[in-house]
Amino acid sequence: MAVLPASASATGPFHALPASAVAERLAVDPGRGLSDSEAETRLRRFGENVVREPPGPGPLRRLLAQFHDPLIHVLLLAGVVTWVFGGHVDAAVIAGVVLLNAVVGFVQESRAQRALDALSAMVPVEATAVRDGVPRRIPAARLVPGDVVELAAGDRVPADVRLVAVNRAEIDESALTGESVPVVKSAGPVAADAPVADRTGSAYSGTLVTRGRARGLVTATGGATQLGGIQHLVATAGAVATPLTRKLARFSRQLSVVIVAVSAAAFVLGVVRGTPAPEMFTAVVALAVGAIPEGLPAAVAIVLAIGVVRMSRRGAIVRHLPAVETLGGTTVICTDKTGTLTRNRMTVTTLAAGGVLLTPAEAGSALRECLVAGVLCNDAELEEGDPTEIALLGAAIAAGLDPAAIRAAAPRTDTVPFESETRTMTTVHKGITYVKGAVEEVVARCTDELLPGGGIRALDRKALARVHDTLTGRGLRVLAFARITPGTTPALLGLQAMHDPPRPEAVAAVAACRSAGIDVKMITGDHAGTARAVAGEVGLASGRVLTGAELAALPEEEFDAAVAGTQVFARVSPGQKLDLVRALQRRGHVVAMTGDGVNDAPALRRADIGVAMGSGGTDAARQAADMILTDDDFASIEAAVRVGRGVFDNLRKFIAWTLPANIGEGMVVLVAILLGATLPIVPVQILWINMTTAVFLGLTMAFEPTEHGIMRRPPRPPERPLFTGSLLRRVVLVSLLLVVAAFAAYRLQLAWGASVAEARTTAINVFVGVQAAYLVSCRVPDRPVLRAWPGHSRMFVLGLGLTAGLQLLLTYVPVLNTGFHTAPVGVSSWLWVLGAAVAAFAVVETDKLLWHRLGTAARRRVRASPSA
Ligand SMILES: Nc1ncnc2c1ncn2[C@@H]1O[C@H](COP(=O)(O)OP(=O)(O)OP(=O)(O)O)[C@@H](O)[C@H]1O
Repeated sequence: MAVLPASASATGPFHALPASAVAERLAVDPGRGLSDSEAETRLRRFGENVVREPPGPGPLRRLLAQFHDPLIHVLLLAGVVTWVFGGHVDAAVIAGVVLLNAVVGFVQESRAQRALDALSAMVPVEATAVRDGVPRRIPAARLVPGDVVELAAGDRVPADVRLVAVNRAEIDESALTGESVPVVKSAGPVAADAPVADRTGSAYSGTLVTRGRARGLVTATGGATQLGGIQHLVATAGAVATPLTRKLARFSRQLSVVIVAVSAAAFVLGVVRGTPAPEMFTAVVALAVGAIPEGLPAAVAIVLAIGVVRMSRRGAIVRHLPAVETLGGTTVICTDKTGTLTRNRMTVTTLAAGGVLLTPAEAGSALRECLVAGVLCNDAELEEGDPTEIALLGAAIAAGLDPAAIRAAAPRTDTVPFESETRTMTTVHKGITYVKGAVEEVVARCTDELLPGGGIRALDRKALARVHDTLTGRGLRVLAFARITPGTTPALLGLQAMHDPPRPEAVAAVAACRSAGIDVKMITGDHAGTARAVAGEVGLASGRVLTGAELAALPEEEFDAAVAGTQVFARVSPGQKLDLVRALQRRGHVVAMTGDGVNDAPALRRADIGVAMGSGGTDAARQAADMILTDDDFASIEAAVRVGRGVFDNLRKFIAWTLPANIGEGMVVLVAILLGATLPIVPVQILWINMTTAVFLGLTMAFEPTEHGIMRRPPRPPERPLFTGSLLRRVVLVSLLLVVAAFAAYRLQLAWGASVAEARTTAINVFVGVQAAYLVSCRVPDRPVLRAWPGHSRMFVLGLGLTAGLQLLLTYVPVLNTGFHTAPVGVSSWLWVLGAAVAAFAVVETDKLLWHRLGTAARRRVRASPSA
């Protein structure tokens, strides 16, 4: 036996050697594959078939990155200036607050990142390897040089492979060569100096099989492969830019510019009026820091990351972060039938031939050849393979036949694999060709039909159509079988009809989607009759069924309306799925589309949310999708939409809270400067308020539970802006409330004999109290919160508790008194805080109530006069 080369290098001449020589060099029998023990030995020697990603920046680097922000720089500069002019305590406080902010930001970001990273482990990457003569699904990471792998349409090539047997295989190598036209493969050697794109006898890690099948020998794994190994199927990690985050980042930047300009103007004004420059400098820095919503982009990223984690718990793995926010706005879900609405566990219940229906047991002798064709024209093993084909093996066994003996007696000499376009599969055994597939396709090729118990007659197409209608009307999936023997006319061997029970949870999920105003459409490759019956079982409106042929015949101007008005589509080809997505998008829909096959990739990419199957689908579909369902279940899509809506709600809540709070903070300083009055709250205090409330109050909005009835309201219109008129109104209202409350508390306390430190302490507590009261209101931004109380949230209670605790510390702990110029206060001061908070809450709630009433009245008027 040849000695395995020390390093399995892909750049070696494997592509230039004949397959047999490659097998010899890799010391493997291409028919049997490696033994388990040999594979173990090689695994130890060559390592796992994965590429370790270069480690990201370490904790220290990530902590330092928190300081890499223009605002923090300004703040640090202010600290230095304060220090230089003798304000040592103030400078230390500024430094402390900046540090606290960085640590909290660091911890939150690390948690979110860890959660996202963990997702990639949830979608297993597998490959089919032949070990000890048996094809087996194993983790792709365990492949070793010399392994024999089987590739089929839809698979991602798991390592670099020299092909030894090829059956019409084509591979999309665009990931490697940039060339998007699939390459037709063969098993022959090519010139040693052939570029990668011309090595037709090899397949490379990370490329996608688009057609046919092939068997190959692994020549390089992990880091030694051309592409550098297996890319993760889940690409979420690190990518946190979404349309929304970008919009928000831009908004924050614009707002910052305005605030810096206002601060500069205030600075000049203050200095002209005679305030010392260093004092003024710290004051305007406080203004800027208070007013700029610097936490916004980070908070949004955290809200989205929490959404991703919540979705993963419900069986939906998000590959691209923007999907989280898009999902919430979904208006149409186009779903497969098999596996998504049904269990994809099929059992043949009925066989038919010559107008007679039989059970598999009865068919054992009467329709033997139909059952035999089902075993031979079949790639499944008993436990593994396509559920349709496993069901056919099950039928043969139920009829008393032995699939292994049948296969041994008639070895296969040629195969045309199943494809959704042709809807048939063909195999050749001892000169006899068996075809199985969709009834229309198979019957079109037949002239005769076999009768139960023997005998043959000219095909009675009408009788056959009646039987077919009966079977599909019961929701059964029907396959036809034909035999083509040289010298005789092609004969129909019979039909096998299988039952695939609907998923009970899908029925509830379809109902939930419909009450949420989301249109659910079933798009299937199966027959119209079967599709209609199954649609009825899961609660879809199944009145009209459009078939692929009918779609193709529709005049262009009627296409979009017909698609929008139909719930069930049957005998649809993957190419037509793309047309359906486009038509729905032209009508303004946000479309989620499921797919599992290699040809579904374009439709998945085009859809607003492409959804692939984690257990049943192909790697190609997963690669193109935005979201992967770990359990293939329709109910998981519904759950993901529910979470998506919740995420969007929480973003709105966070923004509705943070903007008015921030701008109010800035306004207090600005108003004092403009009035030439003493500040009711000094800069270090503003810093305290801003940092503690942003972290302990604002961030709790990210953890809000989804509101009751979230799936009973219509989808958010795609064009709805984030910054609505009502948000602007709220900004003005709450900012004014904060300014009035802070000034009133400060001035009245002074008037009643309090010291400046005591008056300021009261003002700070009032300020935080009003922000906390406003946070309660923000739990339901548009409706009176007490009427639509969203229920318990641990984070919310914790946030309020921590904030209250911190304010007590600030008020009563001597070190903090010194650092932040505060002083202990009496009960009357706290009554002020309570009164201000209740008053602010009442004002905001009254405002919401009035606008809610106005809105309801306007909607009623529109409903009363629909022409308006
Ligand atoms: N392995 C197979 N061999 C031969 N014909 C098949 C096979 N699987 C399915 N068919 C035929 O092709 C038709 C279309 O199958 P396809 O897999 O494209 O869609 P489907 O699984 O029925 O529906 P969905 O798109 O909802 O998953 C089936 O109705 C059946 O008649």
